[in-house]
Amino acid sequence: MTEALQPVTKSESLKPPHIVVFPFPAQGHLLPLLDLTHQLCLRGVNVSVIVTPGNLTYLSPLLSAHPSSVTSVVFPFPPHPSLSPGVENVKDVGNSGNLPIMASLRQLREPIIHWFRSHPNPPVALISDFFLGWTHDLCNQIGIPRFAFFSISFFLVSVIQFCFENIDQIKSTDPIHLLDLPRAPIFKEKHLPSVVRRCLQTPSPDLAAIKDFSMNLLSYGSVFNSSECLEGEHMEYLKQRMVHDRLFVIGPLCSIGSGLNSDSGSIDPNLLTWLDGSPNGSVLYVCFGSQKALTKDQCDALALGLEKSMTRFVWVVKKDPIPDGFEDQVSGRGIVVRGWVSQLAVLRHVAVGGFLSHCGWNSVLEGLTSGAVILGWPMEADQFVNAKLLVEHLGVAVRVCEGGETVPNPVELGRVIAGTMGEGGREVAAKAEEIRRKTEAETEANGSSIEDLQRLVTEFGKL
Ligand SMILES: O=c1ccn([C@@H]2O[C@H](COP(=O)(O)OP(=O)(O)O[C@H]3O[C@H](CO)[C@@H](O)[C@H](O)[C@H]3O)[C@@H](O)[C@H]2O)c(=O)[nH]1
Repeated sequence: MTEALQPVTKSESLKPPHIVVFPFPAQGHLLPLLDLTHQLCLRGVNVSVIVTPGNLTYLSPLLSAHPSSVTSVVFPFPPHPSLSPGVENVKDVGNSGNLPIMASLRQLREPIIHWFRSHPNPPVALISDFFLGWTHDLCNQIGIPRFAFFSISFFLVSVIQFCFENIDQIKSTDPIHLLDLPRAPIFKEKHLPSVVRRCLQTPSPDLAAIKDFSMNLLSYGSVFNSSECLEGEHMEYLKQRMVHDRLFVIGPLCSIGSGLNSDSGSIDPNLLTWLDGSPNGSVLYVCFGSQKALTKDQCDALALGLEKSMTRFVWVVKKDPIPDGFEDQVSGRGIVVRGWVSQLAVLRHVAVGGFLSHCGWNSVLEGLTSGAVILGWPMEADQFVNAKLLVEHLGVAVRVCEGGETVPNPVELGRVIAGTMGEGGREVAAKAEEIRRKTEAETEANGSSIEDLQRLVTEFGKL
């Protein structure tokens, strides 16, 4: 017996698509994916966000902005022998937390399947971080498409992909020539992305890591928080290597209107008053992302360098040991903030003209879209690759130091800071301003990023 087809009612056909978002719990990954989620909700998508209890707090702005279209799906954090109880975010332990947290989250596979199968209106698609490559298989199992979210550059993905495809060849050389890539870049082994270095340093390649990464490019679609004007060549290079044409270049996400984090009202009132009283473009903002704390020697050198530069500055520190008496010595000219600031809001303040940064990809995008000149000190992970893009390809930054353990020469550091924040930085500041204008155009109403965002929403509507 055949069932009579029920006509689709108007309200059913207009039902907003429901998707599930699975961020990786590191601020550099989580925050941009929540930004993307916010933009999707603004365009009528309903979203369930997978999270563990210790990370629920980071969803608050999103939940407040979209009380009826965002739902948190909270799973207990699966324990791992090398993580202390309570650690659920890389921010709590630093870069070494990536691998154990990745391993822990893999154990959520069965609970997610169970949640999906018992949901009255299951999601039509998953967007998950590129550190969660295993969700490609999960999606195959439950029969929905997976979109990989890249909180990193096209250039970085090209470098990793090339290295993994040529792992035996690059194992025996240093420096490494990536001849296949646009501009044929050369990297010292110690400046390759951490994920590649880990594979090179083990006696046999870490096949699990390689497989996990390659799952990303096999997924149904890819979303990049990047931009054609920053790295069009690498975007084209990767497009040729993707098995599909569902590439959505939606960036810089931090510049897309009505964002979650750009409001200067989120700056601490004391800091805001101080910034308001500083001349335009005079302040150097110093922050090395959400994970890295400097050693005592590094702090001493940086403090002395800042002192010698005679530049106004805001230095955001975590557990970094700031030298005794430093804050009094620089009182009025510099401020040390302990903990967390709303970085984007600070960078957007008219008083900020420079950004001493580790070149994490989000910091890069936030700095560039604010028109700040970046003074790069790449330390680990993708940061050397990003610094090469900024300094050598785009000419919008200067390198002030290199390496996670390196102690800079304070005199030289002070000289470069003073020069770059002054007359000597004019050329690079003009290029930074040109890039700021280009990224702004991409994120305006008819810009390519907004078109791709709308294309993604349309794609969900078709599933
Ligand atoms: O006081 C702070 C410190 C950080 N942030 C924000 O935290 C994010 C930090 O991200 P990022 O600049 O990318 O640095 P990490 O936290 O170090 O991010 C990791 O993840 C990134 C994305 O994969 C990589 O590019 C980095 O190298 C890697 O260290 C940015 O959005 C910042 O605005 C704040 O808002 N306030």
